[in-house]
Amino acid sequence: MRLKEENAYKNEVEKENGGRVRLKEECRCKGEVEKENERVTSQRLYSTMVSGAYQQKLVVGYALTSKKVKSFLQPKLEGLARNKGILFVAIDLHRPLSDQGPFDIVLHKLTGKEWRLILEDYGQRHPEVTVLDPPDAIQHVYNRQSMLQDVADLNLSDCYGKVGVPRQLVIKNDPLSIPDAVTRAGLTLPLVAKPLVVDGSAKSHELSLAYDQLSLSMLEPPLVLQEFVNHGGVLFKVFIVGETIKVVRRFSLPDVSKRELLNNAGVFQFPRVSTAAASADDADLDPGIAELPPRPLLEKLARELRRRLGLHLFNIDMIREHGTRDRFYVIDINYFPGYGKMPGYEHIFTDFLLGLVQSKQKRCPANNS
Ligand SMILES: Nc1ncnc2c1ncn2[C@@H]1O[C@H](COP(=O)(O)OP(=O)(O)OP(=O)(O)O)[C@@H](O)[C@H]1O
Ligand SMILES: O=P(O)(O)O[C@H]1[C@H](OP(=O)(O)O)[C@@H](OP(=O)(O)O)[C@@H](O)[C@@H](O)[C@@H]1OP(=O)(O)O
Ligand SMILES: [Mg+2]
Ligand SMILES: [Mg+2]
Repeated sequence: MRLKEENAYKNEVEKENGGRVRLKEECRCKGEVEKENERVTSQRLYSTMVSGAYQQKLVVGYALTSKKVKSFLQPKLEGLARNKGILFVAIDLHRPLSDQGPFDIVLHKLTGKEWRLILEDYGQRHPEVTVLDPPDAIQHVYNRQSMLQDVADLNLSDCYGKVGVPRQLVIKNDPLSIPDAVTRAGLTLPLVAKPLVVDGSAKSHELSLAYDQLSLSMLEPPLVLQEFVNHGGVLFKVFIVGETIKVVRRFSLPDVSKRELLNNAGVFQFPRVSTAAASADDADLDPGIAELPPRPLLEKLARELRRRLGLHLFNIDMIREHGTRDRFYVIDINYFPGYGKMPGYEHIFTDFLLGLVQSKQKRCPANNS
């Protein structure tokens, strides 16, 4: 923000805050109806002041970890947003959500039951605010079993390619039961072992590759055991922001040959791939491996998943089975992924936010005051 604008903004916020304190004090001695009127007037005043000065179109309250703020709220996003009349405001977790704002949109990625309950309650009290995304829909993709269920149900097999999920097995407790369970399920080695629940912790991203069945009893349930699919070491990260899809290539785990499988035993933890992996977009790769999945296939997949999952902000990690042209597997779905690494994300994201509010206004013109 330029200095002049910054000062003007500070003055307005101070005026507004002063007004609110006075309002609060006055409210103590007035009737309930009057109190409510004061509150609405104060909210209108806030919107008018901010919108008058900056042609503000919408206020986005955000509740994100500091890591996410750093990777997502980059100056290029905040700058462009400001020019388009979008203001990002940090939500204060120590104060009631309803006392903050008013917000048009609440953008969030925090874990924990307490936060979920706060958001659910807020969503019910403030149906006029768009909460991105609904807590129960997010919860569904925080479990590695349920996250892939919708892809399996979709059964996409005739749309310029086939999309499935690797065969997998959930182990809830007893590690000693794993070798037998794997035999009964008929899973083929090697297997990728993934913690069942993704909770934003580093531990929930500690994955291992198991070469033999017996060593599987060394693993720590609850987990998902997933067949490893050779894919030539390249992964497609399909970013979804509302109706927009953007695909990037990332380096991934290399193929495991039959010989390697025969000559190895044990369970090997591998480093977190998504944060370590470099972009493979500019690498000189075998086109059979690096060719992007067909656009109509991605469009159908994204459209269906958006609807079934009830999410606007997510990504799909997809691999192509090595040696095939059109056999794809979805191996991971992430809520609100690292958009900061998506080329042009600042344009995509700001357009998305504006579009959301416009479509809401079209649906409910009464709220346009
Ligand atoms: N079934 C599989 N077959 C082959 N490679 C796999 C499979 N599952 C995972 N991988 C490899 O392991 C990496 C990490 O797996 P996954 O994406 O499931 O973990 P994650 O911790 O959820 O990652 P993220 O940081 O993207 O959330 C993948 O990017 C891919 O390289
Ligand atoms: O750290 P980044 O911003 O890049 O985002 C990563 C994000 O971490 P954050 O949301 O805590 O920041 C991860 O979320 P959790 O599974 O741990 O919830 C997961 O979505 C990764 O796939 C993202 O990396 P990407 O694969 O998109 O590059
Ligand atoms: Mg992943
Ligand atoms: Mg993931």
